[in-house]
Parts: sequence; structure tokens; C-alpha cells
Amino acid sequence: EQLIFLNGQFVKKEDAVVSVYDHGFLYGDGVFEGIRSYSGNVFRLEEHLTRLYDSAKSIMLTIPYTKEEMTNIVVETLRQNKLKDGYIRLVVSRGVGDLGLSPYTCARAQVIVIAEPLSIFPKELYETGLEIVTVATRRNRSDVLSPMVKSLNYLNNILVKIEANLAGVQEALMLNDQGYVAEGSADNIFIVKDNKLLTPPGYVGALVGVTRNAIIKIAREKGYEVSEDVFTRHDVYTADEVFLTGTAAEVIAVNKVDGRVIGDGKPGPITSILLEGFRELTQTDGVKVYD
Ligand SMILES: Cc1ncc(COP(=O)(O)O)c(CNc2cccc(C(=O)O)c2)c1O
Repeated sequence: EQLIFLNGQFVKKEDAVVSVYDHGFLYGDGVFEGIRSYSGNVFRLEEHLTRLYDSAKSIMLTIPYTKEEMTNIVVETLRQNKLKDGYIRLVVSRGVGDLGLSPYTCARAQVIVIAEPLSIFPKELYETGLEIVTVATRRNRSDVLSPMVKSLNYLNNILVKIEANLAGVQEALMLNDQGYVAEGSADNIFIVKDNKLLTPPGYVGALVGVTRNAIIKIAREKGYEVSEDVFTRHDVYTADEVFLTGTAAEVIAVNKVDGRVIGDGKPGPITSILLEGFRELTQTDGVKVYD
């Protein structure tokens, strides 16, 4: 029986409903996190919660729990569902208000924590890598709606997903308004050239991913040079390796971009080394759910 945390209670899935006057539903007014637990370890929970609270602060949304309380809520939700390898969706909406868009009619933010067994990407995707295309839809500008805020406004990302689908590929590359590479629809991008790694900084137009940060740390510990800097599609086409990172995807190679085959068309050696390092790290580094 799946139990969902909804405003202070654990309720059955069929009872986990929100009001049609919830501004998360009406306007996408809210923030969220996608988190994974591995063998009973919640990976980088502190970093996810810091990003959640920063995103909430950035949109003037007050979360009615402290980070410590929220940590316990996430852990308890996994426990209630007896999950060791789980996917957690943590949602904080502005809450119930009137039909106007003003957030000041919403008395209290709504907090929802869903924990599900993990459905990971098909194994062969990691063996072959993904083909991606650059789409026309740009990443929203940071002076319009900062891509560093993980808000419930995912239409920018969803439209990109639709464009990728229409182009017959699974993932897309988003550029920022100056034409520099930003990120994928829901994952960060890295390129490797002459054994050096490059990934866009958040201010270029990307969510600063927890997986991205873990990969930067692992790569540097393995002695690779990693820079956070802008780059263009030309740099992607001529890279030795390209890979995407995200909580769902972990580390996934890209073998073709806009028809240009990357390297020999197979997942690169550094990509594979980093995926292995990431999988090792996730087995030990995290908040223990079960003692
Ligand atoms: C726009 C965007 N960019 C990068 C990432 C990667 O960030 P993390 O390394 O912290 O996950 C995300 C995160 N996106 C994300 C996170 C969890 C699950 C799913 C899903 O597609 O089910 C998507 C994202 O939404």
C-alpha cells in the first residue's frame, strides 16, 4: 500500500489529492526536487534540500518546515513505503488561494512527498548512448525565470521534450538566448576534449545539478581537469565525448548530436569511468534510512 506524505499526514495514494485552488496546479507556483535513494541511502539529501529552500526563497515561498524536519519527512516517507532503492518527488506549492494569481491569497504552502520504487532507464541506453538534437526552444533567461530555480514551471523543458520526440530522439540540447549550450530538458551536459571536462555554469542557463556536482568532484578526484565555462554547438560536435547527468539518468553517454557522431559513436572511456565512480559513491554516500 503506497503512502504519500501530504501536509503532515501519510495518506493512501487514492486519498492524496490537492485542491483545484492550489496555485501549484493553477499556475505552476511552487518548487520541487527529484531525489534518489540507493540501498537505503538518500543520496545528497542535504544538497537537494539546500536547492529546494534556495528555490523557494528565490520565489518568496516560505516552506512551513525546517530543513531538519524536511529531512526526517523524506526519510520517514521512504521507511513508510519500505523502499531501499527509491525515487522521491518532493513538491512544495504556494498552496490553496483564490483564482487570482496573487500568492498573497495562499495562506500556507502545501508540502507533498511521494516515494516510488525506482524505474531506471533501459540498460542498453547506457551501452549505446543517446542521440540528441538541438531544439529551437531556448532555456528561459535568468532575468525572466531563473533556470537555477527548480520550480513547477516545467513547460520550457516539456516543450523541449516534445521537440526532441518530434525529431525522433529521446533527449534534446537547449541553448541559452545567446546561443551558448545550456543543458538538456532535465539533465546537465558535459563535453570531454583532450581529457579535459567542460560543463556550463548555472548562470549560462542551467539548473546546477546534484549529479553534475558529484561528477565534477569525482572527476577532479580522479585527476581530470574540469572547467565550468560556456561552450557552443561546435565544441559539442568536435568533442571526444559527450554525456548527460541527472538524478534519473545518472550518467548517460551521447553518441550523436545534430547528426554529428561523437568520437567513435560509442560511450567514451572517461564517461564510463565516471559512471562507475558515481555508482560506487551512491552506495555509501547518503542519509541512512534504516539503521
Ligand atoms: C532542468 C534540469 N536540469 C538538470 C537536472 C539534473 O539535476 P540533478 O542532477 O540534481 O537531478 C534536472 C533534474 N531533473 C530531474 C531530476 C529527477 C528526475 C527527473 C525525471 O526526469 O524524472 C528529472 C533538471 O530538471
